[in-house]
Amino acid sequence: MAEVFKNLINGKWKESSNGELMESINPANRQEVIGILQSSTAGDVEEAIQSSIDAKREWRKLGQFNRGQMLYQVANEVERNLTEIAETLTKEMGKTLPEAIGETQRGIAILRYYASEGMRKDGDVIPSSDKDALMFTKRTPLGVVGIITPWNFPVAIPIWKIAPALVYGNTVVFKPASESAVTAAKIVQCFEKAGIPKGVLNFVTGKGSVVGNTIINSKKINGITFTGSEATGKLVAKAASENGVKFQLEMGGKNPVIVLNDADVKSAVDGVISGAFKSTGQKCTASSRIIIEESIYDEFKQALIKETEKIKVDNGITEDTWMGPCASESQLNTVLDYIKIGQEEGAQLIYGGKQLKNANLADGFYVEPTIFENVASHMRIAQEEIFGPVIALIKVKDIEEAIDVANDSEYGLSASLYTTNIGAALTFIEDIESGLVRVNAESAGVELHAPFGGMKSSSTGSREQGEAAKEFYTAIKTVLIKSK
Ligand SMILES: NC(=O)C1=CN([C@@H]2O[C@H](COP(=O)(O)OP(=O)(O)OC[C@H]3O[C@@H](n4cnc5c(N)ncnc54)[C@H](OP(=O)(O)O)[C@@H]3O)[C@@H](O)[C@H]2O)C=CC1
Ligand SMILES: O=C(O)CCC(=O)C(=O)O
Repeated sequence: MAEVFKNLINGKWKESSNGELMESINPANRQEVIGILQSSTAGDVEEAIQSSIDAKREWRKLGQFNRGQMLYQVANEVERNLTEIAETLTKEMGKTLPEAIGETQRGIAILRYYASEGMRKDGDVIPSSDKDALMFTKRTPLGVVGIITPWNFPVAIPIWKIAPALVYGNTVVFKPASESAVTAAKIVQCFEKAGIPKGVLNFVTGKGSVVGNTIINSKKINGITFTGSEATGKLVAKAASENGVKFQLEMGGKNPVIVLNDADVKSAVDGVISGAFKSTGQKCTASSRIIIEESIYDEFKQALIKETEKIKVDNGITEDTWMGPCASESQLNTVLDYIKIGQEEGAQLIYGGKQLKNANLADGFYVEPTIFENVASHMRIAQEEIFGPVIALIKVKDIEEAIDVANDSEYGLSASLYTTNIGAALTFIEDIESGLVRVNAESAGVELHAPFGGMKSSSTGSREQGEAAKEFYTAIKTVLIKSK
C-alpha cells in the first residue's frame, strides 16, 4: 500500500478528524498510487489557524535574522532530499525528471535567497520636518497567512510563498493542490526536520471546496496568497475583501510570442518550442499565441513543425522523454476539448491534436504537442487559457498589428518578441500590456530574485518573489521619536 501522509498542525503530524483519505495518482500511469493524503475537514483547518495564531508572537519576536537562519536549515534539508523530492514530483505531476530536478534546485535557491533576507534591512530612515525627531519605517508581519497553491509547480510555488511569509515573521496555514499534495508533504517534512517551531507552518490537505474554502472565508487570518485558476481566484478575492484580509492572486495567462520578419528564426523556434511545450504547456507563463509577421510566416511555420516532430512524449521519469503527460485526466480532457473547439471554430489543425494511447502510454494522460493555424484573435483558442501543449499561429502584417493582437486578451502575464531591430524592441517594451516582457527570450521562465506577476486579469497587481514579496508579507509602521 502507498504511504499515508498526515497534516502538520501545531507541530504534530495528525490524521484528519473525520478519518477520510484521498489518493494521489501518477498521471503517467493511473494505476499507480503515489501517496494517500488526509481529506481534511473545516475543523482541521480551524485548528491549524488557531495554532498559527498561538505561534505568531514568539515567531515574530525571534527576529528576522534568526528566522532567516532557520530557512538555511530548511534549504539544506531539501538539498539532502533533492532526488527523492524531484522523483516524487515527476511521478505525481508528470513533468520530466530534469524539469523536476531543476524546479527542486530552484526551490533550494529561493529558500537561500529569503534566508539571506534575514540579514537585510527591514525599514528606512526618513528625514523628519522636525529637526529634533528621528523618523523611520519598520516592517512588521501581517500575522497569519493562508497559502493556497496549484499543482503545476508543486515545489517552487509553495516555497516562493512560504519562505518570504516566514522570514518576514508571519505564521502560515498551507493548503497544497490535491493533485500534487505528496510532493508538498515532502517539502513540509523538510521544514519540520529543520526544526521549524510548532504552529509556525501548518499543513492541511483536502478538497479545495472544503479546506481551501475554510481558509479563504476565515476572519482570523491576516493575509492570503493564491495561485491557480481565475474562477477560484475570484472566490478568494471576494471572501478576502469582505473579511478585510490582505490578498494576492496569481492566475492565468494567454501569453503571446511575436516573431518579426527580421527575427533569428532558429532562436524564435527554440523559444516557442520550449515556452509552449515544456511542462506539457502547464505553466501560467506558457507561450500560447504565436503572432508572426507575414513575410516570415511560412519559413517560421516549417521550422516550427520540423522541431515539434522531434518531441518525444513519454513517461517523465524515462531518461530521453522530452514531454510528459498532462497532470490529470481532467486537464487532459480540457486540452482535448479545446482542440475540438479550435476545429469547430474554423482554425486549421496542422500538427498533433490527438490523445496518445499506444503501448505504455495507455494508462496515462498523454496528448500530442498541437499547432493550429488560421487562428483569428477572437476565437476561444486564442482567448482562453488552455493550460496544455496547444499553440495558435496568427499571421499579421506588421508590428503595430502584432502588438494590437498581443494586447487583445483579458490576460497580461508574459509576452515575448523575437526581432533584431532595437526600435521594434523598444516599441514592444513600451506598448505591450504584460507584467513580464521578454525580448529574444521565451515567455516562460522566472528569475527568483526579480518581481513576478501580471497585468489585467492575470494577477492582482502585486508582485511575488525577490524583494517585491516584502510588499505583500509585511505592513509598514512609520515611527517618529523625539527625546522629550
Ligand atoms: N496560474 C497558474 O499557475 C495555474 C492556473 N491554473 C488554471 O486553472 C485551471 C484549473 O486548474 P485547477 O487545479 O482546477 O485550479 P484551481 O484554481 O481549482 O486550484 C488551485 C488551488 O485552489 C484550490 N481550490 C479549489 N477550489 C477552491 C475553493 N473553492 N476555495 C479555495 N481553494 C480552492 C485547489 O485545491 P484542490 O486541488 O484540492 O482542488 C488548489 O489548491 C487550469 O486548467 C489552468 O487553466 C491551474 C493551476 C495553476
Ligand atoms: O515560468 C515559471 O517558471 C513559473 C510559472 C508559474 O508561476 C506558473 O505557471 O504558475
